[in-house]
Amino acid sequence: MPQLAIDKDFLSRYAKLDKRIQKAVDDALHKFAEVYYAGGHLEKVTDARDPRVRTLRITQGYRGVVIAPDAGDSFLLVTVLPHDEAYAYIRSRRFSVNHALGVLEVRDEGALESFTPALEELAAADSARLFDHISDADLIRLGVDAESLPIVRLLTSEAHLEAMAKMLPGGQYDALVALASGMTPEEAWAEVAKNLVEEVAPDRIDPDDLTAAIRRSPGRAVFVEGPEGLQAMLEAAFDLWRVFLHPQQRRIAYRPSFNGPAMVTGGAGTGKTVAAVHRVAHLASRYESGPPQILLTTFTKTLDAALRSQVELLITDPAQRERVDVRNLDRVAYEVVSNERGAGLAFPDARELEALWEEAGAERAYVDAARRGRGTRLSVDQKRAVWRAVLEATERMSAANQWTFTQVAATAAEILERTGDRRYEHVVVDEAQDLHPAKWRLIRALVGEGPDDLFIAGDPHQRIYDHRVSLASLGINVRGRSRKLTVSYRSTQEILSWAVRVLDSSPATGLDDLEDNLDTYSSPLHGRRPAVRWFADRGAELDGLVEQVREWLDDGVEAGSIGIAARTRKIAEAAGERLKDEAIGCGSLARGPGVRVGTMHAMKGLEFRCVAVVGADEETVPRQSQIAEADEDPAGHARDMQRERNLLFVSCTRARDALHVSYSGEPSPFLPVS
Ligand SMILES: Nc1ncnc2c1ncn2[C@@H]1O[C@H](COP(=O)(O)OP(=O)(O)OP(=O)(O)O)[C@@H](O)[C@H]1O
Repeated sequence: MPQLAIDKDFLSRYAKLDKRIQKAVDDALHKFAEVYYAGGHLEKVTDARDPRVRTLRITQGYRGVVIAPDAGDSFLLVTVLPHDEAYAYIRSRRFSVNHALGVLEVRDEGALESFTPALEELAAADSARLFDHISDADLIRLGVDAESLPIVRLLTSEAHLEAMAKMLPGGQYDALVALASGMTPEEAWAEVAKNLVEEVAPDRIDPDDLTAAIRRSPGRAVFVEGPEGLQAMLEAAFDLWRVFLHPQQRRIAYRPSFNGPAMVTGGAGTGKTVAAVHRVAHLASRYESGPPQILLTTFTKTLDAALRSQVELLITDPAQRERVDVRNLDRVAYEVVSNERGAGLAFPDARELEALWEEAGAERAYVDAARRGRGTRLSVDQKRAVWRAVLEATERMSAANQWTFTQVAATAAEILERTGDRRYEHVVVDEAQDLHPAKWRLIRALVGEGPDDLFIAGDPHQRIYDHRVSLASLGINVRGRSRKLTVSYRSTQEILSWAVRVLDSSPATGLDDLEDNLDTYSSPLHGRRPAVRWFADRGAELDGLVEQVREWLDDGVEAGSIGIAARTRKIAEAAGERLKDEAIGCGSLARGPGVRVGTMHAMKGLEFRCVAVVGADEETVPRQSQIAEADEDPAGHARDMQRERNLLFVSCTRARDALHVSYSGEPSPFLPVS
């Protein structure tokens, strides 16, 4: 049965075509799909570098590029280009199967040929070569093939290797970059093995079997299932995450089963949420009917709205979508508790809570105790006073049916444990690093222990609240079932490298109690380095912000793709007011309308093309009132400082293309000094 596969490059180019050409592509593809087994609509190109390449006529001025292998019956739609570019592409590119990884690769042979004389000249002038210390055998073991080897041997600098990023076959280039960065061949192998769709390399690789190679390359090409599959794929062109998963993501999301709780970690933007949503789709595909078996949950209402729309995009079958509940944990907890009580619950606002706290005498007891520093021990008397006051306050709240969300979560967990009411077969949790222990107890109580009970996504480097949880202490054991993603799909390497320096160099402790660092975290995307700008005072800084936002808008960036964050609500509000004064419409970070403005805390989980962080000055970042005194409580101080660093890191890593960081007066000590 003939099969049609689509390359990521094809879909991303399709998404950028104007509507008229897109329509022509749709028609040509549907026609082709009806008859492609006969190869009828494909045209052979006489001077094609790769004899398996054909063109598909879209319009007078556009061509699709297709590989139609002699053996086998798979077709791959590689790209779609204006006529002349398509022919130039075909005259220059050759496709092959990586002999170590078995993945599909393309090399720009024409460009490599033009580049070689310059490399030869440079090599002649320099006796040392970049890979002198690596044997041919090791290079070959890492996938470098006979055609690439002579060119690789000419390289004298990393810069020349980088210049060949788009010419060399992808898997081979990754291996060379790993070696050039100082890794041993074994370490480099571990790095390139991340591109394997199975945990180990295939035993037998047939260099002519493109079908097998396509199947091993889910991040770049995917087979279409039937005419509806083709339609769905074209519709997904604006959300490539629906179709092309990095092999690391696919391995985690579509592993048939985990024998217990599993976890996915990874730096900001590495696609943890995407992996979690695909895991939900995989789990949903197991059920045909019945009440929802899967809960996809997270931290806040705004984030769960984003998750819901991702689930709607990914799971197109309504029956399967019904197997999934997307709700934040506060809502789940509220339903459990209010159901049992047969009545709604009241949540006092901050002012009411403060009054209650004061009436209970807790204020006094807490202030007395707090003077001693948060990490030092309380005297027995102080402990008693605090305890009495807390009891008093909670009793008053309970008498008035008043709750905090943490109390609701704890009570919901108790109810579910008592009644043995396991509501779901599977719970998938996103942004897990910041959940309070009471919420973890609730999660554990929502689902019985067993295979695929929990799937947890989180990044300890993005912990911005004080809830440091050890999953093992809550009876959730992810040992041996934790996987890490390392490739950023969001930010450019320039933004990542800068943002990682905001973090302390010491590793973070993961939910699995193991140390986590960002050593192998990188991005294939490139762009401008972040701009860090000084201003004499806040007024001038906000003028600078207006100028920057105007520049982005003038460059065609949509207002809703610009996010502005500040450490305090006051500075965020001042920024919003200033923009409004200049007739630049703005609204909240999560909902808009217009340019999105808010606090760093509200940036969690969001994403923007351009981000401006304002008020990154010594007085504000870290926020002094949130930091324990170093001499009174050194451990608390270090923890608070780390949390504040994480907060700045989270804000900066929301940016896809551009990052602008500004301060007035003295800079925040967290800003990297370049
Ligand atoms: N396989 C993929 N193909 C294309 N885009 C992807 C892929 N995986 C993730 N992305 C995109 O990368 C961005 C970041 O993904 P995602 O939100 O899943 O990352 P994350 O690890 O959860 O990030 P954070 O921890 O910062 O919240 C999103 O725009 C997402 O659509």
